[in-house]
Amino acid sequence: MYLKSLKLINFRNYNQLALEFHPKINVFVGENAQGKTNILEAIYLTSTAKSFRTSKDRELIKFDKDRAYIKVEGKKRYTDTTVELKLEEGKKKQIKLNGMTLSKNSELLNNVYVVVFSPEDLKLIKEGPSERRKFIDNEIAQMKPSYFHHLNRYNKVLMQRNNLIKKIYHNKKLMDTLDIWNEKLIELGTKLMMERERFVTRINLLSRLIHRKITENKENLEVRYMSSIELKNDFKDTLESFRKTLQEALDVDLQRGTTTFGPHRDDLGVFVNGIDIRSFGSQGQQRTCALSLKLAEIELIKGETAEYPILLLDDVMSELDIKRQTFLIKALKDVQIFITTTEMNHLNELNVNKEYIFHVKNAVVYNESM
Ligand SMILES: Nc1ncnc2c1ncn2[C@@H]1O[C@H](COP(=O)(O)OP(=O)(O)OP(=O)(O)O)[C@@H](O)[C@H]1O
Repeated sequence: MYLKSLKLINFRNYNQLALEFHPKINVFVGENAQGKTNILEAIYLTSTAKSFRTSKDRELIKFDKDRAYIKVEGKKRYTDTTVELKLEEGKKKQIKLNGMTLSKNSELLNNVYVVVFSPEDLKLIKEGPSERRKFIDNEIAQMKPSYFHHLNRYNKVLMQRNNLIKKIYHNKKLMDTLDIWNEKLIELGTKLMMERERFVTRINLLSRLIHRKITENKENLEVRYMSSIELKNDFKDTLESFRKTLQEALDVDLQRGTTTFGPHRDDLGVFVNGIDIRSFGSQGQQRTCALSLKLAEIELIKGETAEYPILLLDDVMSELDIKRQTFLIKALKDVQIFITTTEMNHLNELNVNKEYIFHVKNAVVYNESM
């Protein structure tokens, strides 16, 4: 899919903005703190109803105003999509999809597909496991909104269980109520683990092919789902395996006052030619693996939805060497890309249509023909 246009009113540092986009490459160029990322953030909001920078809607509304508006018009293979968001101080977001008001924000998911790639993502491999879990969770949720719902419920149940085991330590009588929380945790947790396993198996196949191409067949990438629970072939057996692990870990959990096993402790193992790249990879290798994973994610969304997602490259091009930049753009020839950058020099090779190089200066956006 691709976006045809964007309209903003009182969003971040913009009073009013109306832009038409190229179906391929669009570049926002300008100095720091001018409003480039704000545009990507607005686009991202029309995909997930969330910002990738803040959970506070107030921050999205222009400082001196009390409401903001975002609208995008997108084109899919067979249909057009219009998404509108109204943000108002102290109120719930109001979202319209093709003119119809949505009752829940989650109904917006699965309409505008967006993948963001920023310098933070290049650190995906070397950061701690929580970053990699976030990567897995966000990708699955975008394709399968019910996953997001299960994840939220799991986290709530986990919190309740952790509170309870802290209390049990001082008051053994409360032990009787633990089973209720265990069962909820096991059921929701097993759903998450099975989805994650399915996702990682597929991302492994795709990223391996991409990685071989980027490294000219020198590196064999393997990503593996590293679960703290022994996974079995079906739901019932995995559920049983989780239950057994929880029972065996009960004493440790009580001592530590926390739940030591479960999907909240999972990780994504990343291996190159059999070596664990999280600990032993060079920075360059880790970045290339992150790039392969992101590109695999795009292919996966295409496979699941029959639409290519839109790619937001936030300040990432200057972080890649020319070989990887060229690979990225060639591999994404069917994807609409929005690039933010502080200077055009390193993008010269891309031959971007001048009309779609948008200069951003203090929330004013112009191109050479404007
Ligand atoms: N709610 C808001 N109201 C008004 N201005 C805001 C608001 N939120 C952020 N800004 C302003 O937006 C600007 C930052 O914009 P943005 O994050 O898009 O920068 P950028 O052009 O991407 O810069 P960089 O290259 O540093 O990433 C800052 O000047 C900031 O003060």
